Amino acid sequence: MSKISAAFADHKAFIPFIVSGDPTPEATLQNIKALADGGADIIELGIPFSDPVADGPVIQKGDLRAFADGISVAGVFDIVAKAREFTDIPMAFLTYANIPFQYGYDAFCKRCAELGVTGLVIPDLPYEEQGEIRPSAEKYGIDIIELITLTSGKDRVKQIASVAQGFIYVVSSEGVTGTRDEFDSRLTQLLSDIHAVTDVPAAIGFGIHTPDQAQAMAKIADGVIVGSGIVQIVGDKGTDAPAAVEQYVSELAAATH
Ligand SMILES: O=P(O)(O)OC[C@@H](O)[C@@H](O)c1c[nH]c2ccccc12
Repeated sequence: MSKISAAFADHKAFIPFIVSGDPTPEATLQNIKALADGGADIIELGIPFSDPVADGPVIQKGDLRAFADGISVAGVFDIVAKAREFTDIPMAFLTYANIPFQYGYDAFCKRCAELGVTGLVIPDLPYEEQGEIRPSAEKYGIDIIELITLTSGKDRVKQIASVAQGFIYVVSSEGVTGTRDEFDSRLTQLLSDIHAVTDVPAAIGFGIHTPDQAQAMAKIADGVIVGSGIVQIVGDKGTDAPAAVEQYVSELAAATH
């Protein structure tokens, strides 16, 4: 079993997302520590990208803060290397396809493996187009995390589930990332369709930002992903963010577990 899948073994997994380098590498290190101490099971780290098509305004602003401080892909790897001095928590990158493509798939996956970043979520690389990266991912033991949405349809769910690794990222809502107050009632059926065809855990993300929502999602899924709610705190509190992030995440993690 992969390290990412193993994080779902004992209980529902809580998976927070932050943007690497937002607003500085040092702040990200402190926020990674806050996420781990707050009870995260897997940390999803965003690699800032100039054209993040799936991201809403809150995360886009996080990317811009990181770019303003001069973040680069090498800088992101550096942050993780430093984080590995204090935590062995499972990690995955959220990256747009151009980043590993430019870096070179093999070199990128190799570096990820060296740093214990054993999962990749690549929202603009549907599984039909993963042929080029998969051999490198496999070689270095990196899970390619597939996304399933409400519009996927049963056949596609089956197809995607058959190649899924690590966990399946169930996108709760149409549109871009960002907090939401209502969720589609078809999610329960989608999760049971997924559970009917695979043992790979399925985690829900997009829109979730309160403990009550996390608890409700954890009833139907194997894990809960929260991004914008955390990135908003990082944006609002600056250098005071770590304590607030840890407090927020501990409430979400407790509700999920
Ligand atoms: O921000 P939200 O609504 O809590 O959604 C999770 C999300 O931030 C994180 O998983 C993510 C950030 N950027 C993405 C792009 C595509 C898919 C997922 C993501």
